[in-house]
Amino acid sequence: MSLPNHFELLATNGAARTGRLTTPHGVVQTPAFMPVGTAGAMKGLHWREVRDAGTDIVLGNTYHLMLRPGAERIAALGGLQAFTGWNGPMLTDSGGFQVMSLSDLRKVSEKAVTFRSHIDGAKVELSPERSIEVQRLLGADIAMQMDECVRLPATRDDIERAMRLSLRWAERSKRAFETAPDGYMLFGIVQGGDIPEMRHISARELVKIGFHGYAIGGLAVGEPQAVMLAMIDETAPALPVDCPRYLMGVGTPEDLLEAVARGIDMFDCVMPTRNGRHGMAFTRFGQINLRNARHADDPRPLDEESEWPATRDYSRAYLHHLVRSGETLGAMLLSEINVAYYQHLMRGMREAISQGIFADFRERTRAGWAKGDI
Ligand SMILES: CNc1nc2c(CCNC[C@]34C[C@H]5C[C@H](C[C@H](C5)C3)C4)c3nc(N)[nH]c(=O)c3cc2[nH]1
Repeated sequence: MSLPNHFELLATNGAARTGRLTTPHGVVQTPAFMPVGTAGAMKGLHWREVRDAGTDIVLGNTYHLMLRPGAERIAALGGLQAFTGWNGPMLTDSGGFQVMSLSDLRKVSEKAVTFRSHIDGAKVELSPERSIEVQRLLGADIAMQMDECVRLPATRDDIERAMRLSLRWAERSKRAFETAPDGYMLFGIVQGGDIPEMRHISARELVKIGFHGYAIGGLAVGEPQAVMLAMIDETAPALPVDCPRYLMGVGTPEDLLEAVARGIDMFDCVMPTRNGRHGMAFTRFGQINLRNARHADDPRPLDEESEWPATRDYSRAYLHHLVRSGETLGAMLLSEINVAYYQHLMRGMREAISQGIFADFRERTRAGWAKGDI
């Protein structure tokens, strides 16, 4: 059965949608990109810049924060918003994905995932109940069910096993979430790998359980983009039209454009900040690697028409120098430049959908990337 809805669809244009998601800490305009705070802070970015770049909602990091400084401690300090100083909406993942990708000493059982902390080696058990408790202690506006995501390629048996385990964990996550105050949301996560039938079963059973929103998980785990897009085509139509859809861990600007075109509303990805730390800039002309020697004497800014000061005011030569010299300012500037570009793209998509010209926006945006960096 469906849960009270905090999502308002404002306009649709083909399969693309724009809407507003109301959370206890504020409103999120969709399609939305959620930058990632790692151990509770945005690497190289102040929250002011994150907000000024057009960010409505950020991701907290359940796995890291529950290990250090601990969920109970953050709750005692007033929750994630008070602890970090980001006073807007926050979404936290359930932690399961990271356990699978970060700690090698882990075991998955019906009850929970157990692993060794990468900080002090202590044995940690993360069950659906504990994951929900941790996310509630952190005070996230949107929590995610505990699930098991398999990397691709994977066997049909493994994909089906993990999908059905995730459905049982979805039930348990929802029961554990029942006591959350009104307005706080829990999203289910569709699994099913690259098998359409498994995707349909997962989506259908999750909707029967009933969540505030639905994530499409199990993608951006090594499959080609075409497979990812095909799985969105299989899954999105099976989800309630009036609930938010969140594609986890995605992606490049092109991924975002193509996924919004297929009905996705929310995204998270480490690329803007992580690639920024490695000298990559995302722009209207595509990606520019500022480590490349060709920028050493280039006095031009990345994009003189950008509304973001750092993209307009710093020369490529200076950014190249900072990156080559390993200056922290280089990582900071490129992280904010990239988050600002992602939010510029999301705002452009929201406006295009509202005006009914998303197809035209998509063509013009792709042409800009194809032109490349002149
Ligand atoms: C990249 N591809 C990808 N990601 C995925 C994630 C993590 C989303 N980001 C959260 C996260 C992960 C890390 C890095 C930051 C902060 C914090 C730790 C939370 C984002 C996923 N998370 C869950 N629970 N389930 C998935 O199927 C899944 C699939 C993904 N495919």
